[in-house]
Amino acid sequence: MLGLDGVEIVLGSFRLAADLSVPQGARIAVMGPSGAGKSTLIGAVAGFVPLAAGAISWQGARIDGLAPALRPLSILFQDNNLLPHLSVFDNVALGVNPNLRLSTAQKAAVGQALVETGLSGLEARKPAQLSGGQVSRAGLARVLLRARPMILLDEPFSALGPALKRQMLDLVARIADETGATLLMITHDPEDALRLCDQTIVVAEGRAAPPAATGALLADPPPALKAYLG
Ligand SMILES: Nc1ncnc2c1ncn2[C@@H]1O[C@H](COP(=O)(O)OP(=O)(O)OP(=O)(O)O)[C@@H](O)[C@H]1O
Repeated sequence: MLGLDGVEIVLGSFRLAADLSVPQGARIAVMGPSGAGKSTLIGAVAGFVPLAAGAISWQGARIDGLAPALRPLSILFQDNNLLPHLSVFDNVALGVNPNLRLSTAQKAAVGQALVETGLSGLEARKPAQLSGGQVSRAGLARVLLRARPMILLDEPFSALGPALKRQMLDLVARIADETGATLLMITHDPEDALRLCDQTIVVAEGRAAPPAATGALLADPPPALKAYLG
């Protein structure tokens, strides 16, 4: 279980409070108006945003004092998931060993992650030589390989077309199933939330609400979400 206990975040004049828990293995959408604090919330869990108060724990152990790289999670952003000077193989291999000195077994595991994400044959390419969908796949191959207990997605597929985005979300669902990971996914698209996430955290008016059933929430949204969904 991921726990956010009495969490308060203060960034200049912006404040966000969160007091909630997420069961292990759950798939949770994070929705709310632009600027409400969705990325801030995910950033706090990942360790990029400091807490002004409260605690974040995973399976009962506090993680809010840990450096981002030591937290039990992988995160994908909209941009900059891949290092431009490294090949696809090496970018994915970073997931298993940051110094890129890989054993034979580790190289085989990278190869397998590339096969599973449909990137075989593209190992030697640099990110600039990939399509948007292939860049997303490479990011997901690394997430798959790292097999961390939590996967955080900060709209990594929002620049993709609808069909490709759906493919990527299906791949995310498969990876979450395969690794048993808990998923937290920021999305602006109610269909994506319904498709992938049983539960949704609404971030609005300075607060991240505890997860609630996505279907019921979208059928009868609270005022802040209603105004945002239109
Ligand atoms: N380092 C910072 N210093 C001061 N304010 C910040 C900082 N980072 C973010 N903010 C503010 O915090 C608020 C929340 O930003 P955040 O990016 O979390 O929103 P969001 O819900 O993810 O928005 P969007 O849907 O537009 O991406 C915004 O008002 C933003 O301007």
